[in-house]
Amino acid sequence: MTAVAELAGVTVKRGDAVLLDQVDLTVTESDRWVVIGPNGAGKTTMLQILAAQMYPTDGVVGLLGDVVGTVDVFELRPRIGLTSTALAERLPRAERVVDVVLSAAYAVLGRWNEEYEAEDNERAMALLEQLRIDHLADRTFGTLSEGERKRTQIARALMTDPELLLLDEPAGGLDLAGREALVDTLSDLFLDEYAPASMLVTHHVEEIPLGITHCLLLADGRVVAAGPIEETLTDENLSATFSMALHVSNSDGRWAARSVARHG
Ligand SMILES: Nc1ncnc2c1ncn2[C@@H]1O[C@H](COP(=O)(O)OP(=O)(O)OP(=O)(O)O)[C@@H](O)[C@H]1O
Repeated sequence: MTAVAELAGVTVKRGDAVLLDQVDLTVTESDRWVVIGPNGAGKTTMLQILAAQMYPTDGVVGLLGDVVGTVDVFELRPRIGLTSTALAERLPRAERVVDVVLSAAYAVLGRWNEEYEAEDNERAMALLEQLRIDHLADRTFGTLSEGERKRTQIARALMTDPELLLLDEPAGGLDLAGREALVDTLSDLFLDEYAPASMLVTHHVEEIPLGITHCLLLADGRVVAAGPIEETLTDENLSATFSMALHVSNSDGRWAARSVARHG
């Protein structure tokens, strides 16, 4: 198995704050990771490192066969798909949905103001269909619901055919039906053997799609546990991560968690 990403002793400090503390991690081609941890645990920081958007204070970051710091990050970044609320806020609200997806290819190829290739258009439309929003192709991004925006962003992240897909809280802010619909779509993606190596960040085990193979639990910038999800997502590990006695369960591949204090 080829390592798509490798972190060794990765530490990120800002002033006195330690955002990530000696994180070790190997992501291989067929892995689909979920990263779970409380607010401020360092999840977004870790994604920024894996997206080559941030450099570690200490440690080594290997991405797609290169060591970050020894290669041109502008060549590396287009090979990594990233979605986050911060990035969504930078997308032009007046742009058509299909163009939001298409412009990912633009940015990579530097074809500003040129005609889109027909095949790019076809790919963008196929991705909108895969994300089940092809009926919204001509709407402007600003008119979309939160769930539709999340789907547009994921289609955009997939547009460049990335080797690593990073999704920061893709179900954040969605209502129950919206969350379930997105988890369903992401399950299709993660169960597809041709999908890229992926990492999804969430606060909630209920948001873990089918097809996720590995779990990393993060608290205070440190890895509490990491490995195959069935072995890692346990009562003991989840309780240690959130500093609360929790019971975790799995039914038909979907996860749930609750406090044991009141319910035993
Ligand atoms: N420039 C900075 N200086 C000091 N502390 C910072 C800086 N940037 C981030 N932090 C802190 O680092 C910690 C980790 O932040 P990060 O956004 O990675 O956490 P997170 O797990 O994604 O949190 P959330 O679930 O709330 O989104 C937080 O406590 C945050 O306040």
